[in-house]
Amino acid sequence: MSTQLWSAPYRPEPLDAAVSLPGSKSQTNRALVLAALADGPSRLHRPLVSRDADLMADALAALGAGIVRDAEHWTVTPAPLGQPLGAVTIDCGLAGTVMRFVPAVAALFDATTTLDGDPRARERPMGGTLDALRGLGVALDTPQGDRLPFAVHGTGTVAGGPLTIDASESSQFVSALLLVAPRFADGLDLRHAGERMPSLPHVAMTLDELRRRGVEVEEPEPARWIVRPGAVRALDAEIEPDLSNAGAFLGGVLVTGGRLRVRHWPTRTTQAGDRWRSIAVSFGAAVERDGDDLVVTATGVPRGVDLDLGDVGELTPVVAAVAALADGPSRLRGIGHLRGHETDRIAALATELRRVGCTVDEHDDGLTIVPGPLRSADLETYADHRMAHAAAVLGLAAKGTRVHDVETTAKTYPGFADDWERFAS
Ligand SMILES: O=C(O)C1=C[C@@H](OP(=O)(O)O)[C@@H](O)[C@H](O)C1
Ligand SMILES: C=C(OP(=O)(O)O)C(=O)O
Repeated sequence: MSTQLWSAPYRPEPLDAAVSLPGSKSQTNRALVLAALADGPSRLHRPLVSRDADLMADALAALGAGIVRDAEHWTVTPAPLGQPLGAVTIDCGLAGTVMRFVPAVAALFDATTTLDGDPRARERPMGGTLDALRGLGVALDTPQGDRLPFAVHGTGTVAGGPLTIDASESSQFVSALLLVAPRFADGLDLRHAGERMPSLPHVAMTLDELRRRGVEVEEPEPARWIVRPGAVRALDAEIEPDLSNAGAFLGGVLVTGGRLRVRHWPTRTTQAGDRWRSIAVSFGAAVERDGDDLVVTATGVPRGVDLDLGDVGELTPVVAAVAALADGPSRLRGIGHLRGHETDRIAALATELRRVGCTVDEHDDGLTIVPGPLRSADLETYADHRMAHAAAVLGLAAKGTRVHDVETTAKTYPGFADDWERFAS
């Protein structure tokens, strides 16, 4: 980890900027998993090239998938499920998609797959995935309890059938099972029973990606999904720009004022980041489409907001940074599960926003943020790409802000700091 401090650009005048974003992490990593389980070779056009996508590609390659990368495309040849693999080792880094999706994939292989990750990855919740695999009859070694590291003893087949899990801590427990379920002998009839179900758009993305590849999926009632067994059709898939990462730039223009054009904003998408269109309006901005692009115009004085972000928790750090610069208090709700993200984002945001002068109350389900007289600070990022985005937004308004380990943004956006400097200049 770099200990260098990055001087975040300060921008007291309104912006007039245009940005093009790298590909969606959530779509790239779903497309990789489905391509590895498909009935023929698939191509991904403009995939995200980042740490999380590399980790997913490497994990699937370790299980026998062929992945050939050139600048614009990745070609994926499926992994032969029947072939005995022996011992396989997977590095999950800090990627939730890898640590939750790959154990479910590994269960389909005749292999002992050992998974581990970064120090913080060993603290992230894994119980939903591990309980599900136990419920499906898959043997596990879990020396640390329901945390990484652990081993999955796959036999090459999973029967599937009815299963109930608790996905309160992460929607990725549900997505993992749905993605692999077409390759279970009997498919899957999955129910979630628990206090809350976060990040439903991410589950909608999983269903959409399955259907695009010919898999039959039904949602007969809320929190129940039925996946029929069958082939996953190979697909040449265009990866959309990452709208959650676009949020950093949208947050930026909300606090500087002026105009931002985000190029190639999809007209129909399941990405959680699409919620930015309404979040920007809640903060007082005007949002319109111009052909392929989204154009946001803002005054530079965001309004305080009261938002339930339970469906779109990953947007919280930047939303909180904008709220820190608003004209009044904000309440962010429905995001208790963020304590299990790259860091405990509720605690991390409270600490960092207090450093810049806010009064912050932590709640079980979120935060109250009361802006105060703004001061610059050296901001911590906790190995969390989105805490670095939040710090960059604060830096636009607080001259002299410096950010620890801005390179942590490589999780989903290598080159973020350079693009941000161009954006803010
Ligand atoms: O499936 C996915 O691609 C994701 C699901 C969400 O996870 P949680 O439900 O754990 O918040 C989201 O926050 C994460 O960034 C990506
Ligand atoms: C929660 C996030 O990531 P992960 O996929 O590692 O869970 C995120 O990107 O905000």
